[in-house]
Amino acid sequence: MSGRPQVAEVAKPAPRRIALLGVGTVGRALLERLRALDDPRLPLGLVANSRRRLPLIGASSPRAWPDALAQGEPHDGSGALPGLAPGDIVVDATASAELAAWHPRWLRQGLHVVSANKLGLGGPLLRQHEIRALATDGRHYGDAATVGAGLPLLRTLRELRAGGDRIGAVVGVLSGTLAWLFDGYDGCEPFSARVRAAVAQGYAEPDPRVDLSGEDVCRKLLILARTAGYPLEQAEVRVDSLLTPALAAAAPDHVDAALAELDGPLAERAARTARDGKVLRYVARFDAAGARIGLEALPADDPLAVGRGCDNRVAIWSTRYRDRPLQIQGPGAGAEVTAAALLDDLLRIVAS
Ligand SMILES: NC(=O)C1=CN([C@@H]2O[C@H](COP(=O)(O)OP(=O)(O)OC[C@H]3O[C@@H](n4cnc5c(N)ncnc54)[C@H](OP(=O)(O)O)[C@@H]3O)[C@@H](O)[C@H]2O)C=CC1
Ligand SMILES: N[C@@H](CC=O)C(=O)O
Repeated sequence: MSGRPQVAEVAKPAPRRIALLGVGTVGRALLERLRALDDPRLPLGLVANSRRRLPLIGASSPRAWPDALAQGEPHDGSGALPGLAPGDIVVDATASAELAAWHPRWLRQGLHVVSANKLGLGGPLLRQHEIRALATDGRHYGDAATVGAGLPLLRTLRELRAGGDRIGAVVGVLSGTLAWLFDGYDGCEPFSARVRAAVAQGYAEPDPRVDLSGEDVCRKLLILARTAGYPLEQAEVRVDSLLTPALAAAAPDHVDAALAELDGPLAERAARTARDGKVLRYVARFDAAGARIGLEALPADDPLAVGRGCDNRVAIWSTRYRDRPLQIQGPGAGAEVTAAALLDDLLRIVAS
C-alpha cells in the first residue's frame, strides 16, 4: 500500500450542451465559430429550424449538419425541447415571438439562455422583469447580441449604474441596416435596390419591414432604456416608420415587389437633404422626457453622422459623462459580429 492519502473519485459534471434554435444568417455563423474553436466545453446537443430538429450527441458542430438537419425529426417550432437538462444552454438565433415567450420558461427549467432574439428583453416589460428576476442564482441570460450586435453597450450601461451613475440620456444610430442604407445615399439609386442589397449582406431582419418600420430599433431602444433604469413599454416610444401604408400591408410574398413604393419619397428626401449639405440618419433617443425614433437630417460633421457602412454609434450621458457623452461605435449588424457576441456569452457561461 502506498503512503498516498486515499481521495474519493469525484464524478466530473457532464458538460453543458447547447441547443441552437435558428440556423439562418446568425445561427450558421455561430456553428462555424463553434467548429473553428472546437472547445470541449461547448458540445452541441440540438440544432433546429422552424420545421426540423437534429439531436446531436456530444458533437461539436459537424460539417454535414445541413443535410442531416434536412433529414431530422419533424419540429413544430415550439420551445419544448426534448433531451435537455438543467445547466444546458438554449441559444435563440431566431426572430420568433413564440420562442421569445419561452425565455422565462427555459430559465425556470434551470436552462441558461443566450439570445440574439430581441423580443425576449425588448418585448413586453413584464417579460423583461421576469427574465431579469429569473437570471440569478447561477442561471444566466446572455443578451450581448441583442443591441449593437455585440458592441459593449449593455455592459457599459450596467457598469455605469453599478458604479453609482444615473443615466441621463442615450442617443444613437441603432440599426445596422438603416445605417448602411443611408450611408452615402443621395437619392440617385432606387432605395429598393439598396434594401435588397442589405438583405443579401445579412444585415436585415428576416422580414426587412421590421427594420424599415423602426420596429427593430424600437426593440433595441427598449432594451437599452430598461437596462439604463427607464422601464419603458413600446407604446411609450414615438416611432416614425419609413414604410408606406401599402408596403406595411403587403402580404409576405409581395414585400419584394412593394419595396418600390419607397423609391420616390426617399429619393426626394435624400436629394433635398444633400442640397442642404446634410445627411440622413435614423436616430433613436430617450431621456427622462420620453423616447422617440425617426429619420433626421444631420450636419455631415454631427457625431452621429460619422459612422460608415453598418456602424452603430451611441452617445451616453450619465453622472460622470455629464458635459460630453461617452460614445461607442462599430459594426452593428452582420453574421460574424453577431455570432461572435453569442459565442462570448456562451464562453462566459461555461467559465462561470
Ligand atoms: N442579422 C444580423 O445582423 C443580426 C441579427 N440579430 C437577430 O438574430 C436573429 C436571427 O437573425 P437572422 O439569422 O438574420 O435570421 P434568418 O432569417 O437568417 O434565420 C432565422 C432562423 O430562425 C429559424 N426559426 C424561425 N422560427 C423558428 C422556430 N420557432 N424554431 C426554430 N427555428 C426557427 C429559421 O428557420 P426556417 O428557415 O425554418 O424558417 C431560420 O433558420 C433575429 O432575432 C435578429 O434580430 C441580432 C443581431 C444582428
Ligand atoms: N436588422 C438588425 C440586425 C441587428 O440587430 C440591424 O440592421 O441592426
